[in-house]
Amino acid sequence: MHLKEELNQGQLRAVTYDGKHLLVLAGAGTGKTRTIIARAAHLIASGVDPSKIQILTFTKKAANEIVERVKASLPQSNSQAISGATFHSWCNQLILKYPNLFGAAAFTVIDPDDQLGIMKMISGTHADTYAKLRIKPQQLLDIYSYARNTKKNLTASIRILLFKSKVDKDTDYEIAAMKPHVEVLLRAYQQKKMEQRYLDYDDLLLVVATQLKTNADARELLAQNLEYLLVDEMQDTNPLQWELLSPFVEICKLFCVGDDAQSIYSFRGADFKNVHQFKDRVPQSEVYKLEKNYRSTQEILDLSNWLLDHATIDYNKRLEAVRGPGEKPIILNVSDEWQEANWIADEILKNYTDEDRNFADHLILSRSQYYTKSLQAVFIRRKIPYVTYGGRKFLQAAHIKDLVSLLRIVNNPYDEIAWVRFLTFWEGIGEVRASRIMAAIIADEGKTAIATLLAANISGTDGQIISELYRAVTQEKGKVGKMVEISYEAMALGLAFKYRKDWTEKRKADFPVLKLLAESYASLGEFIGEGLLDNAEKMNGANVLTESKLSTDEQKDHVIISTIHSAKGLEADVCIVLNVSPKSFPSAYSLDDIDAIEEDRRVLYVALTRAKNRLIITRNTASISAVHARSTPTQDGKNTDDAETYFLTGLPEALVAQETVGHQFHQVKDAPKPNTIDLSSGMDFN
Ligand SMILES: Nc1ncnc2c1ncn2[C@@H]1O[C@H](COP(=O)(O)OP(=O)(O)OP(=O)(O)O)[C@@H](O)[C@H]1O
Repeated sequence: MHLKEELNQGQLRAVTYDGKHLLVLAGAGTGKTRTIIARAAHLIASGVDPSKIQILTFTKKAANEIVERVKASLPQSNSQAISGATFHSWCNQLILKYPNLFGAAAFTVIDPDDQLGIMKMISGTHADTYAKLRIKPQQLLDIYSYARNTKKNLTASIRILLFKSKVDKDTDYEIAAMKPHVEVLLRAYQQKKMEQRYLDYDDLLLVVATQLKTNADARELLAQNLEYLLVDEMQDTNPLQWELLSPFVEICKLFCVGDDAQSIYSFRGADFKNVHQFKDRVPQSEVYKLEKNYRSTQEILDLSNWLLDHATIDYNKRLEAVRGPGEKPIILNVSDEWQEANWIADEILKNYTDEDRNFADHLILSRSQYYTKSLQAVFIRRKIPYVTYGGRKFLQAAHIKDLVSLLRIVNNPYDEIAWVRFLTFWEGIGEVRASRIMAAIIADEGKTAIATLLAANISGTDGQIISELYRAVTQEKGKVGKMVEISYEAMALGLAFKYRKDWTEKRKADFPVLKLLAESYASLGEFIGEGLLDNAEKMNGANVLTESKLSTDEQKDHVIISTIHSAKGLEADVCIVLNVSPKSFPSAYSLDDIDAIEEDRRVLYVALTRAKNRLIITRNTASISAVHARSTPTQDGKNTDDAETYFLTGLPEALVAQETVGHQFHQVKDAPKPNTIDLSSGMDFN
């Protein structure tokens, strides 16, 4: 097996381990993925039946990738039988495979949308109880799922999810008052699931875990069909997943890999102590470490090590680069998102043309996709092909599509998809009515002005508004930014209502960006065509929407814009981590919670360690100046200095190179006391 020749001693020792259970606890880029792949390949090459090996990962993508790489490394055709899955899909498969054993033969699996539907129904049938709570059905489901995944009781789960873990008399009182009502609704939800024979996603794990825990025959049966369980990202397993894994300690051999410093899912109940306590919990087990990093240059690791050294948790890690030295990481100080976006676009285009790098050599990481909308707008404009991981592409968001549907019909009155979307946006127009209106307009074959037809075919004031809007937008043909502005003004109320859940926090701010993007196009056709809004639906939602001309020639070369949470396991030559500014690292929401601060630190650690050769960290100069200028008193009167919690405070200058875009970044030094001003100066009344 040639894979083995590509392993270092530590990796090889893990891959060929012949004891019972093993945890490989290792830092970023030390070859954990490579090790798990090689372990599977080694087992198959040593004669283990591939169908008796199960790989468990956190995403389907990771499962497919690992399985494909195992298959590719083996000549044997029997490696095809090896299986990789997420915890949920694996449990689903087990339930289907052993319908009697798990007692769920006639059950149907329901997804989160169905769950919400049921919970809404229950809120309706228990209206009196529900009215006593001021929480949404989704929050009830979140509490239910959190409690089951973390094995915390209902009171604790309510406290954590609804009261930010606060412990004081008032909070205790409020929780005690609401808990009985929450309990009634959750019990009703459980009963409904039983009556209707539904399994929600968490049930899949629980059904399997409970049966295996309590039933020795069940364990015996499974043991006949499973020899090895290989678990990736062990640090992100939560107590429920641990409960599922526990019976397998007896059933088969566990081979787990993980990195406690990359545990970033505690909001889903992940508990990286699962890896810290592995040896105590699993008899006949060993823990091996891997310390050599193959991904990054030493400068990138020095910065990552420095970050971890300042944690309150001892990760006992010091990454050492096998590859030796390289470039210093760059901190890029910018004044706003547009400046940041344009600098990044310049950098990528320079690397593409002058340095022979591909677009795909660039990975851009952000805490949220929401933050990247200006960047996406600049990429579209400057024809840099990209894909997004974790979160939607900016122009694919439903609220943007609603508005753009009007521009599409102005551009092409025969665009049926756009017609239906635009017409059904208005209250009281359903799909049937929309089709009728559209048919009337198309049948007219352009003889009558569309605005007139809209007024004639839609009754009441809505007809007038829609017709007027259409007329106003059409009159601005050629001024695309203005068209967006007019559409937004007319549709804002409807949009705010339709997306009331997260309108102010999330969606509203996208429209000024859309307008700016639109302003940079000379014609509507170009905007629609190049923003590639056309045909998006027809292509099965494939990524045609924002991929500009450079990527349409069948090429797969594109920049990846990813949330950090979706970037686990990824690596890239050039890695750009966005907005590592105060109040973002750590997040303003984490400041009063030490665990949350440490989780944010690990999030940044994951981001930094994705880079192979060039690491660029951007940050906002205004927020840095603000931090230096003041100390913020917290509500309880304590004086927390933002500068103290900000992760990059105290960073030794030698570890990075600094660059500033636009005006110079310097700390503003104001006079110690306010001076008086004279508003009568400069005026001569003669
Ligand atoms: N023995 C080795 N020789 C050469 N390259 C290696 C070796 N082991 C790993 N690598 C390379 O190092 C990089 C990181 O490996 P891998 O992705 O397996 O690490 P990881 O521990 O899973 O990383 P992370 O947890 O940070 O995602 C990859 O490019 C991989 O090909």
